[in-house]
Amino acid sequence: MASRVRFSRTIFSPLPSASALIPSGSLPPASLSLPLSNPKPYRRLRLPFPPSHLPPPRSSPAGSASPVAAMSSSSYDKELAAAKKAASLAARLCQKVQKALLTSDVQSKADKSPVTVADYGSQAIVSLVLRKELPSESFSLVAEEDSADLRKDEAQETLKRITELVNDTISSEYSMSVSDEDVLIAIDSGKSEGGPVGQHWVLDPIDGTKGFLRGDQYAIALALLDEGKVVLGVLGCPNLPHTSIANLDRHSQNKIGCLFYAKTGDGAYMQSLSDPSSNAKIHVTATENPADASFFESYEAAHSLHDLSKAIAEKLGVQAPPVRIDSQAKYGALARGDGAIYLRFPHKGYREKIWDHAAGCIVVAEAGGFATDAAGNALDFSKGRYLDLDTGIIVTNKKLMPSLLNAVQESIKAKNQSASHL
Ligand SMILES: Nc1ncnc2c1ncn2[C@@H]1O[C@H](COP(=O)(O)O)[C@@H](OP(=O)(O)O)[C@H]1O
Ligand SMILES: [Mg+2]
Ligand SMILES: [Mg+2]
Ligand SMILES: [Mg+2]
Repeated sequence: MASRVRFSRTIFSPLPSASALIPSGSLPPASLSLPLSNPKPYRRLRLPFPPSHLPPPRSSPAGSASPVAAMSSSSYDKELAAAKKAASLAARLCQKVQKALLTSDVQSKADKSPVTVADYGSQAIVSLVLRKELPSESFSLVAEEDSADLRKDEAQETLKRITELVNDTISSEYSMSVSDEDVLIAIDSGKSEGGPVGQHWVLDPIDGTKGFLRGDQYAIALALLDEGKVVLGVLGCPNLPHTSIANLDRHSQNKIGCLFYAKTGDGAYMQSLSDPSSNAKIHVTATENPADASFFESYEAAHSLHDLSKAIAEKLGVQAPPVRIDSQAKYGALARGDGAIYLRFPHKGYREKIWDHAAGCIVVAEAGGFATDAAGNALDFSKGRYLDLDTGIIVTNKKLMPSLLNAVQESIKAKNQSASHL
C-alpha cells in the first residue's frame, strides 16, 4: 500500500550568518519539494505550511498543573516537575526560532545559524531552569552542546541573539535576566561525563536538528540517571500532533505540541505543550500480529540503514510502509501506540550517544514497551556519554519483541553473508 506523502515548502535561515558554527556536511538540501506524481514507498510526517500552532506563553509553570505528578508520593517528583518546566520553556524558545525560520521570505539560504541559536538557547534554558528549581541538589549535566564555537570573535553576534532569546523566554516564568557569560556557563555545565555513580541529567537540547531545519519533527529530550539507570524522562515534541500520526492524512489539521513524561514505576503520560492540565496516561499498542504493525525509522538515511529495516519488516510480515520521522518523537509516538516498532541501524562505526535515547527509552518502558540492542540486551546508560551496543536499537511491545529479535538477527546474518560474498 503506497501511503500518501505530504508536501510542504521548505525555507531556511533568515538569521545572522555564523558560518563558523556550521558543522561541515550538515547543510540542508536546497529544496525538499517533491513532484506529486512521485509517491514514495514510505510515509513522511510533514506539517501543513505554515504551521498554525505556536501556543501563547503560559502564565503558570509548565509542570505545576499536572495532577499526576502531584498525586504521586514516590521519589523524583520535584525532579520531574523541574524537568517538565525546563523542557517546556526550551520548547517555547525553539518554537520561536522555528517560526522565524519558516515564515521568512528568504528561501534556501544555506545558513544554519538559527539551528545553532536554538540548540544553544535550549541547552542554556534547561540548565538554568534545573539549577533554579533544584537549588539544593548537586548538579551534573551530560548534554550535547558546548560553548567552544560561541566563544570565538565571529560568534559574538550569535551569542547576543541567544542571550536575548533566553531572556525573552525565561522572563515569562522568572524575574531574572542573564548575561552572555551566564549563557556560556549554563551551556558548559553540560560537560559532565555521566557514569554509573550518582545522579546525572542527560540532555539533547534539540534532537532531530535536520527535522527542525525542514520544519518537521524534533524533540527536547531530558532524562535523569541515578546510579546508571534512567529514572525519569521528558520529551518535548513541539510539532507532533496530539492525535495518532497513524491517521495523519485524516487528522492533518489537528493541534500539535506534545510533552511526554515518565518516572520509574509510575507509567508514562502525555500532555499538550500548551495545556498542562490535559495529561493522559499512555500505552504502547497491544498488537501481537506483525501484519497489523507499522514501524518507525529515521527520516535521514544517513542515520539508519533503511534497506536493513525493510528486510526485517518483510521477514516479520509487516505490511505497512515505514513511517519516517526525525528525533525521539518516534519514541513518544510509539509509547502512545501510533506505531508498534522502531528500528534504528546506524552505519558502521557510528557510536550512539546517551542523550539520543535516554528520555525516549523510559517513556516507552513506562508505557509498556522496551528498547534493546540487536542482540536483545537492554540499553546501558551507565557507561558515560556513549552507548556501547551491538549493531542497532530496536523498540517494540513485549509481545512482538521475541519475533522481532528473531527477524533482526536473521536479517543481519543474511546481510553479513551477502557482504562477505562480494
Ligand atoms: N551517522 C549517524 N548515524 C546515526 N545517528 C546519527 C548520525 N549522525 C547523527 N546522528 C544522530 O541522529 C540524531 C537524530 O536522530 P533521528 O535520525 O532519529 O532524527 C542526531 O541527533 P541531533 O539532531 O540531536 O544531532 C544525531 O545525534
Ligand atoms: Mg540527538
Ligand atoms: Mg541535538
Ligand atoms: Mg547534533
